[in-house]
Amino acid sequence: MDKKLIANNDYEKIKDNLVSWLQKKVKNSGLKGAVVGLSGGIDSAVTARLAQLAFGEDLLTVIMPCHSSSKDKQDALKIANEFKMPVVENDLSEVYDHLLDNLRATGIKGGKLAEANIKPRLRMTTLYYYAQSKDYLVVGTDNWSELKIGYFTKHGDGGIDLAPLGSLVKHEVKELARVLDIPLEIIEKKPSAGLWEGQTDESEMGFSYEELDQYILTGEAEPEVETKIKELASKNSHKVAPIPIPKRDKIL
Ligand SMILES: Nc1ncnc2c1ncn2[C@@H]1O[C@H](COP(=O)(O)OP(=O)(O)OC[C@H]2O[C@@H]([n+]3cccc(C(=O)O)c3)[C@H](O)[C@@H]2O)[C@@H](O)[C@H]1O
Ligand SMILES: Nc1ncnc2c1ncn2[C@@H]1O[C@H](COP(=O)(O)OP(=O)(O)OP(=O)(O)O)[C@@H](O)[C@H]1O
Ligand SMILES: [Mg+2]
Repeated sequence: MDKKLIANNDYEKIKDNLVSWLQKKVKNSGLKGAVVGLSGGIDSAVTARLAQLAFGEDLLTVIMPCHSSSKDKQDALKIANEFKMPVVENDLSEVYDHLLDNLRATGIKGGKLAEANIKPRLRMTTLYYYAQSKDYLVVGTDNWSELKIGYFTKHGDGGIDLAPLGSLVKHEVKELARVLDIPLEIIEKKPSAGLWEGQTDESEMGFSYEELDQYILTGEAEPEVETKIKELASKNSHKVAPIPIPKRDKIL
């Protein structure tokens, strides 16, 4: 990717603008803070740090392992400790197993994704418990790259109230992380949804964030990459569209 595309941005200004945007949105909602799921990855580290700058103590970060790697939990704790963020932990592994047993007992067996997508949906449920209890909004971590191709679980990590990173591509989130003093180890970690062992975003998507970001910002990509991106964007466009409702005059 042409690095000038992202290097020319003023990330201090972006940081200040996103902090103000969060404050305005939460104020307009009549609520007072933010709850953020902390995974040990860069997107949630950046989102939580922005929310901390916006709301101070009125932030809750939540670590929710669900058969996740212990390294992810260590990384999430590292972020919470480094910035002294309020943090709670809910291990969802047992709840997940119990729900899955119940679902399988009906005789309808889920495919790999049907089962894996339960994890982000349990996290969403957990975050809304805290949000409603504390008068906070659920602040999501989805960035423009993920939103463009629908690389998130509908009503899971996509089930949120605000998406402050939604106008930044992954490489811009990385640059923003630097001005927020996120540890380098987290910035350089391979992006992963952590839904199964060894999963990485880029291997599942079939192209790199570099290629995706370049296409989003310039419209340029190798033909086969462009085809894959367009297919995913089209297939998943329902995830960012309003819920279809039949027109009243067509059904009466
Ligand atoms: N045309 C249409 N109009 C309305 N709704 C439609 C639809 N087509 C499917 N649907 C619905 O959408 C469902 C499929 O969408 P969804 O449930 O999201 O499932 P799906 O897109 O298949 O899976 C989620 C993807 O996001 C990835 N992910 C998840 C979580 C986090 C991250 C990360 O980066 O951290 C990545 C995950 O690895 C996987 O590749 C269908 O079961 C159906 O209910
Ligand atoms: N174990 C977890 N505990 C708490 N929240 C989680 C956990 N796993 C995922 N999440 C939530 O789901 C979001 C989506 O995951 P995603 O992998 O896209 O972001 P990330 O882990 O922050 O960054 P990266 O994409 O680089 O891995 C996370 O940002 C976080 O809010
Ligand atoms: Mg991750």
